[in-house]
Amino acid sequence: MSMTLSDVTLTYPDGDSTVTALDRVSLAVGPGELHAVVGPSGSGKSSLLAVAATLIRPDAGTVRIGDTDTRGLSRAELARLRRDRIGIVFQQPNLIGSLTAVEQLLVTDHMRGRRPRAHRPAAADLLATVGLDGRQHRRAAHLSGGERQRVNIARALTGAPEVLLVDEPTAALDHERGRAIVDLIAELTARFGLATVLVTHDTEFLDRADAIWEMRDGRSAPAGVAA
Ligand SMILES: Nc1ncnc2c1ncn2[C@@H]1O[C@H](COP(=O)(O)OP(=O)(O)OP(=O)(O)O)[C@@H](O)[C@H]1O
Repeated sequence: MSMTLSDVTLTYPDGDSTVTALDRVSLAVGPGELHAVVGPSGSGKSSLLAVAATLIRPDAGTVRIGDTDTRGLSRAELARLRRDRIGIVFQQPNLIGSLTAVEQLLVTDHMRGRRPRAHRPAAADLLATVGLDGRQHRRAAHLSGGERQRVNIARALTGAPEVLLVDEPTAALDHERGRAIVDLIAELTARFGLATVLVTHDTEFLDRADAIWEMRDGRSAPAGVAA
């Protein structure tokens, strides 16, 4: 499945005027593709992710998840779409230290009111897929930063989403662990046919991206395709 942003504009109120965070941004991410979004602080990267995640409605333009145009959807329909079709990896894993890796995933499923579905990988298998085989029953407090980020990624995949949105996953990691996390995201994108958008400051990992977009003052421009 795919994700498409077409001519998306987003403004925030700012005193008596407004700030244009996204200025006619267009982005089309196909299944199995990893698109990286780079750009200086304040250029609109987080806003782009929030709009793609359907957490914020844009002032203009369309956000499509697969064939679904999200413009006409109610808040309840958007919440369902997010739960069932979009995985979000926030910068900070925000795990509960006293719960094991498997329990983190089960709690997420429970809180989202998901019923077991046959096609959904079991929590333990998903954790093995992200490289945590043998660590599934370790408490989050006893996992390293890189391992916690892997749990974070597995948690985003529990609903078998079509779209994966990732915000600065390497920010708190050293070079080697950061590289391993970006490699993992690229592998998962290909393996599950995800349409993935990765916001990153770390331009050194961009070789894993199928396309690179540079944000500047709310505008997006193709910055090339990685070799
Ligand atoms: N809630 C808000 N209210 C008002 N202005 C906002 C709000 N959120 C973001 N902005 C403004 O919108 C613009 C884009 O911000 P955004 O957070 O999307 O950029 P960013 O590229 O993600 O920055 P960073 O790399 O620092 O996280 C900036 O000018 C910012 O000040």
